[in-house]
Amino acid sequence: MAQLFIDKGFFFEFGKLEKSVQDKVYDVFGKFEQATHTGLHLEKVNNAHDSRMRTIRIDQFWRGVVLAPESGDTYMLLKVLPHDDAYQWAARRKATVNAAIGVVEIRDMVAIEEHPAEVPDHPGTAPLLADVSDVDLERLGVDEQVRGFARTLTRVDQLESARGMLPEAQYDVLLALAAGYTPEQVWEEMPPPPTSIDPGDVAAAIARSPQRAVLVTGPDELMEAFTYPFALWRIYLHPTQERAAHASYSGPARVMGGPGTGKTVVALHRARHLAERTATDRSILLTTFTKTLASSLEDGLRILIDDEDLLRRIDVRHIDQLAYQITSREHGRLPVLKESDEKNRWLEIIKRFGLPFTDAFLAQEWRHVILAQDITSLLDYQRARRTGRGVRLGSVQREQIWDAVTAFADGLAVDGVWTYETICVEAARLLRDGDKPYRHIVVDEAQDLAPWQWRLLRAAVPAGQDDLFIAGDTHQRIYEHRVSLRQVGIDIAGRAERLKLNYRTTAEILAWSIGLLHGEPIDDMDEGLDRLAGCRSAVHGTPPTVQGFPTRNAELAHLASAIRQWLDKGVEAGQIGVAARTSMVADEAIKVLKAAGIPAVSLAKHSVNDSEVAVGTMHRMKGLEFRCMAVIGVNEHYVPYPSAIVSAEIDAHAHARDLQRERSLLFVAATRAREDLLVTWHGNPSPFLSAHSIR
Ligand SMILES: Nc1ncnc2c1ncn2[C@@H]1O[C@H](COP(=O)(O)OP(=O)(O)OP(=O)(O)O)[C@@H](O)[C@H]1O
Repeated sequence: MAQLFIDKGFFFEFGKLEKSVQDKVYDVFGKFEQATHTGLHLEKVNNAHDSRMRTIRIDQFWRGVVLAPESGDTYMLLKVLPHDDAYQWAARRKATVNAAIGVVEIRDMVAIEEHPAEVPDHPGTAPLLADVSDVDLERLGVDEQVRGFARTLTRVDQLESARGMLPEAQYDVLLALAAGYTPEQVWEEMPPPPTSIDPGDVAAAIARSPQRAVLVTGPDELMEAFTYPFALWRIYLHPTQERAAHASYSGPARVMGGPGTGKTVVALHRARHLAERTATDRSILLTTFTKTLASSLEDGLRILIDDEDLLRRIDVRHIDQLAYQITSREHGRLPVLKESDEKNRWLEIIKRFGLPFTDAFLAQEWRHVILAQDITSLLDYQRARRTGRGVRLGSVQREQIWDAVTAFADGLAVDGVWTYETICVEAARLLRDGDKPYRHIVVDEAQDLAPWQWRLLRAAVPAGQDDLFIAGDTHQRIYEHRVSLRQVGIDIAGRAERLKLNYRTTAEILAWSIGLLHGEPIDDMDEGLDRLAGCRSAVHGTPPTVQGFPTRNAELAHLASAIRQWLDKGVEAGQIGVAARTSMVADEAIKVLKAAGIPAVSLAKHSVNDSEVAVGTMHRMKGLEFRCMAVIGVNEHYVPYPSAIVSAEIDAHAHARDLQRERSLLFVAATRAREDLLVTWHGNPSPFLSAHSIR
């Protein structure tokens, strides 16, 4: 039976073809299997570098380029192009089998052969891969022709501009080596090699290249693959993503990595993988920390899985919703205390006991020390370490605080009101000794979950094989919680994968954004430190535009004209995002955009849609991505936002931590951009920028 594979690069191109051409492509390849019986009209290509290259008629104007290995009936669709271009493209290309990992690879023979030897900028400049031996290159699958080419390079940008002509797997190896990875590190990131590789057997190579070639077994599958031409992540996972999504872990495991490295993608694949191995409905929880993020996980899951049986096995809900559901089952409806009511309760307690503390201090001490460490007695509170809380407290003060907190909790109990924290604590208590509602839990955006939420998750699943799978990036922590997973009973014990390849953002935007973080060390939620070292993007574009204006009006006028230019370039309005530190600035931007005739929607009220520019606070940008992104109002008065920062005099430790969180917030907003990033301010720029690159 004929097997049709489709090259992953083609999916992107398919999405850009006109609908009428897409329909014809679907017609031709939907009937491909049938056509192989009646006689396929595959045309040979004159003067081809590879005699296996063929073209197939789509219509009078368009032709598909198909790789048709000499024996057997495995075919691979590589391109659809206008007639002459298709022949030209096919004639220049050659398919080979990667000697290290046995995958199929396509190279542009003419471009590699004609590529001039680079003249170094300065005489004596060291070759790019001077430290890497030919033996290592060969071991990593870099063949003689590509080695010869690589030896002519002196700069990484020369390599990057040759990306389209080199065999993909070999290009990835060269890029990683050029980025400073050792051959051993590169080897570790490569997929496991097959037991034997026949360099002449391209058909076998195609079949073992799931990263590159997707097998479509019939018209339905083809239609399904074409329905989401841009959602390549459904089909192709990087070997590290693949490993994380499909491994068996003897206990809690996690995947870490910088922005855009596909942690959410891995979480979704992991959920599907677990669903395929269990037959019980709602036995897998896929969760995160906000409702919006949970609903985008749900959307992602529906793109990934179309089997309703599998979908039913996965329960997608955000963590507070889960807590509410469990606690309300026991206690009925749970009235939740408003922020202002909570403040009044603390104020009343301060007055009643004549305490020398502010309401904010007590509320924070309750959350970040007492609830965070699950302290239930004065004795334990007296002994508690208050890391990160700065102000030292003696035993008398601790006793006063304990009385205040007890009075607060008693007050809630008497009045029958709850906070989100108490609902969660109660849910964990109910589950600890009761039945566990889930067999597996997958958590996304783990860096922002609070300790009491982790305890709930720990209590919601029996400890053991594949119990908890955690995806997150502490560099993107935008709320206050710092958690040691060990202290909440979750021991990762080395079961971790780190993703390094950014699929979202250009190398320029990524490098600029990483610079914002100032290289400050950050915890890894497991009592160690996390680093973004090695996080890279293979795609290049223009550097971010970073620009100041004398007044707010001038800044917003520039925003409107920049967005107009993006729209004129053909970017859809829904693919443009605008982030500000406060909702007030975001609302002003919406007014200005609307006045300029640009449709804009507030993310505080609605979700992202195709036809309006999405405007919201930096917090609301978490989990989203846009082709073009503007981050506005990045000036000294807003970023960092003064009321979010404890002063250094009051608490130096908390001050440093708050600053880091504000940096992370700007980092999150900037890394939502796929192609273009504009960062603006009026007056004086944010101190995060002055130390950074302002062009
Ligand atoms: N294997 C892949 N192939 C193609 N695209 C991918 C792949 N993995 C991820 N992507 C794309 O990269 C982008 C970022 O993925 P994702 O949102 O999963 O990253 P993330 O690490 O969770 O990001 P962040 O931490 O910034 O929210 C998405 O557009 C996703 O579709």
